[in-house]
Amino acid sequence: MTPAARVQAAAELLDAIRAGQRAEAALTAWGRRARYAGSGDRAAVRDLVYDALRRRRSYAARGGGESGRALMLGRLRARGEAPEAVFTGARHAPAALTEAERAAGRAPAGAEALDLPDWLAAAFRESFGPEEAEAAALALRDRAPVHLRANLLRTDRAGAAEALAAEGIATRPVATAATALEVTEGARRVARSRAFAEGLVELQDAASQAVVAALPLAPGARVLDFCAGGGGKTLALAARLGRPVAAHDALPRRLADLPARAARAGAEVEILPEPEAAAPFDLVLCDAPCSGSGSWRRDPEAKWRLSPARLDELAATQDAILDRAAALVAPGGHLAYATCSLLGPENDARIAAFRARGPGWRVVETRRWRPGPEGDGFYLCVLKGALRAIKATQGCFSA
Ligand SMILES: C[S@@+](CC[C@H](N)C(=O)[O-])C[C@H]1O[C@@H](n2cnc3c(N)ncnc32)[C@H](O)[C@@H]1O
Repeated sequence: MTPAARVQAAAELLDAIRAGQRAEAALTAWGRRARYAGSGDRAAVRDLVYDALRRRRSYAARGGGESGRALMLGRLRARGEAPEAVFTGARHAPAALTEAERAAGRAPAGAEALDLPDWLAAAFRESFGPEEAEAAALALRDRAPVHLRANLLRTDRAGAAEALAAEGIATRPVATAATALEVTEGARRVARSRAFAEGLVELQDAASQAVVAALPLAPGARVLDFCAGGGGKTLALAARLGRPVAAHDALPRRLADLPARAARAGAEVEILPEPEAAAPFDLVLCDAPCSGSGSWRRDPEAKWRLSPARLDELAATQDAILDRAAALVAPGGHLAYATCSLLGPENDARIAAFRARGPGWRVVETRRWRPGPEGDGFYLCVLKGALRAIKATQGCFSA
C-alpha cells in the first residue's frame, strides 16, 4: 500500500468507529478484507487510527470536521505535512481536497488542544492543578511505550535483557521500577519470543510494576489480590514474595488465563472464588476497576466514552470493593487501593469516603505516577488497620 492508501484506509476505519464500531473490531474486520495489505501496512494503518483516536479533538479542529477524512486532514496539518501530497485523487488515495476543505480548519484551543472533553479538562485541573493537568493530558496524546517486567522467579533484569537481545529485541532499563524494561526495537516480536514463552518476561507497564514494588510485603505474608483480572499484579506479587499468592475477581472469566500464565512464570497462585473462606490476609490489594484515565494512550476510545454518570457508578463500585476487601484484612494488616486513574474522585476521594465510613484505618503511604515515557498514570494508597481483634481479646477497645 502507498502511504496515501494507508491514510484512505484509516479514514474509512475512523468513519466505521464513529458510526459505533469498536476500534479493535473495525481493524480486525478490515484486516480480513484487506488481503493485499502486508504486515507493515497493517501496523501503519493501526497506528494512524489509534493516533487519530488519541488526538481526535485537535485533529477535528484542524481538519474542519469529525469525519475520518477530516481527522486525517487535521493530522497532516498538525504535523506540518502538505495535505495535497496525500489527498491526490490517485487510485486508492483520498480524493483531492475540495475548496471547502481547503478553507476549513483552525488551530485548536483550550481543552481541544489537550484532546480532552471540556468536562474532563476541568476534572483534570481540579485533580492536580493546571500545569500538571496539562502535562498529563498531553502525555495521553502519545503512543504508550512497550514495557516488560523481568520475572525474578526466572531471571533478573539484565538476564532478561540479554535473552531478548539474543532474539533481536532491544530494550533499555526503565527507572520507574527495578524490574522494568522498555522495548526499543522488535516490540512486535516479543509475544512470539522464547524469552516470553519461557516466562523470563511479562508484558506489564512500568508504573504497574512500581505499584507492586511499593506494597509492604513482609516475608511469609499472606497476600490476596482482590481484583486480579488477567493477573498482571498477581504474578508480580508472587515474583516479589517468592511464595503463593491468592487471587480473586468478581468476574471469574477474567481469571481464565491466570493458571497458564502462572505456570509459565513459575509462580504459585491460588484462585479464591470466596475469599472470605480463606481470610484473614496480611495484605489485600484492590486494583480497582476505574476510568483507566492513566492509561488512555492504550485505550483512547475510553477517553471520549467516559461520562460524569459513569464516574459516579465507578465510585460506587470502588467503595463496595474497599468495604468488602477491608473485612478480609488481618488485624494490623494492610489494605492497598490502586487505580490506573488520574482523577481525584476515583482516588483520594474514595479513600476519604472509606475512612469516614470505617474509622480505624491509617494512611501509611500515598503515591501517584503520572503518564509519560516512564509509565502509565497510577494511584496507590496503602492503609494499615487497627489491631482491633487483638485489643478486643485483651479487653482494650480503643483502636
Ligand atoms: C483494573 S482491573 C484489574 C487488573 C489486574 N489487577 C492486572 O494487574 O492485570 C479491575 C478488575 O476488577 C474486577 N472487579 C470489578 N468489580 C469487582 C468487585 N466488586 N470485586 C472484585 N473484583 C472486581 C474486574 O473484573 C477487573 O478484572
